[in-house]
Amino acid sequence: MTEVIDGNAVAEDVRESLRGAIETLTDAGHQPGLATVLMSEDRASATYVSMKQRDCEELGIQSFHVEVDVDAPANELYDTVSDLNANDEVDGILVQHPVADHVDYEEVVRRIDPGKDVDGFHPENVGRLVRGDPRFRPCTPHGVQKLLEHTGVETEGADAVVVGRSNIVGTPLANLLARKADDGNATVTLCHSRTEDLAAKTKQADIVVAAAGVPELVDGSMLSEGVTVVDVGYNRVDGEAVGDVEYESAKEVASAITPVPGGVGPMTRAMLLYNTVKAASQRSGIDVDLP
Ligand SMILES: NC(=O)C1=CN([C@@H]2O[C@H](COP(=O)(O)OP(=O)(O)OC[C@H]3O[C@@H](n4cnc5c(N)ncnc54)[C@H](OP(=O)(O)O)[C@@H]3O)[C@@H](O)[C@H]2O)C=CC1
Ligand SMILES: Nc1nc(=O)c2c([nH]1)NC[C@@H]1CN(c3ccc(C(=O)N[C@@H](CCC(=O)O)C(=O)O)cc3)C=[N+]21
Repeated sequence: MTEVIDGNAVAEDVRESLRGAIETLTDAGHQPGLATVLMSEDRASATYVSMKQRDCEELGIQSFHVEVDVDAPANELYDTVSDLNANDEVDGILVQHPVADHVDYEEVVRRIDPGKDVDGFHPENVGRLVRGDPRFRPCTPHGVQKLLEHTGVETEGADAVVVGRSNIVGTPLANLLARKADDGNATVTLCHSRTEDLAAKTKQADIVVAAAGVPELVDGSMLSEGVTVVDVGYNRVDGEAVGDVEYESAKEVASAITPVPGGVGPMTRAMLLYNTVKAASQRSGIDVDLP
């Protein structure tokens, strides 16, 4: 039987396990705070951001939200980031990607205080991760790791194929899976749009993670019996959420698979809360137990 990995349930576990730490920090006078920044007219982005705010509210994390007009000059977004960097109540800053076309997202990320960079996108934090001393693991890759751990999928010695090499998902995930660590030690192949024969790569994998943004790119014929399939893709097709994996055919061969929705998405949000609590602990110097 194929196990359908329940991302909502694992995310709920993560949230519950953060409650104690949030209480400790709050009682000590440092309630964790997360700021979200939106500079986009995209409806989906607005929805994600409001879900993140709701998550905070539910757990007793203070949330701040700033909207920057899409037509505003880049400086307005930079100033917003500076203000949030200086705001002592703000432990974490997330600037929702993408931002307006005329703004360089990389420059925005460089301006975020690395100690508040709960996305884990700042070059200093990327460097630390690659050097084997992560401060904030990027939320989606971290969520994927948690799902694998929860499902009892051993990464050590496994052949893992990551499809997609973005800075947000594929590249950091490949790094984490390849790290010399209990939740790493995989042999990782990082595939992208110039990969010659994607099916040949995915066929030899024990773990396939699809993060290409191409609806149903990976199907059952490209997989081997017993593979674990993690679908990061979140694409709107005729108003429906569709992953990067053709779920029905992949499920036929997989031993475990994540659905869309209800797989990686909720984990991304849960790990954002985790990073926010971690930031609050680091900034306040108050030690807490983190899952
Ligand atoms: N559930 C969640 O929490 C999240 C979901 N997502 C979703 O994950 C998906 C990926 O997002 P993101 O990483 O930001 O996407 P990007 O568009 O930034 O990157 C896509 C990557 O996939 C590669 N790619 C594109 N087409 C193919 C192909 N035909 N074969 C192999 N590789 C290909 C690209 O290659 P190249 O580098 O050569 O261009 C690129 O490396 C999207 O559907 C997004 O919505 C993203 C973040 C969080
Ligand atoms: N700076 C930045 N950080 C991000 O982490 C970031 C970003 N920008 N830009 C966009 C992507 C996308 N992303 C998702 C988060 C949650 C769900 C999610 O919760 N999905 C639910 C359902 C959502 C729904 O109901 O529509 C699910 O899959 O079950 C999806 C996608 C974070 N991203």
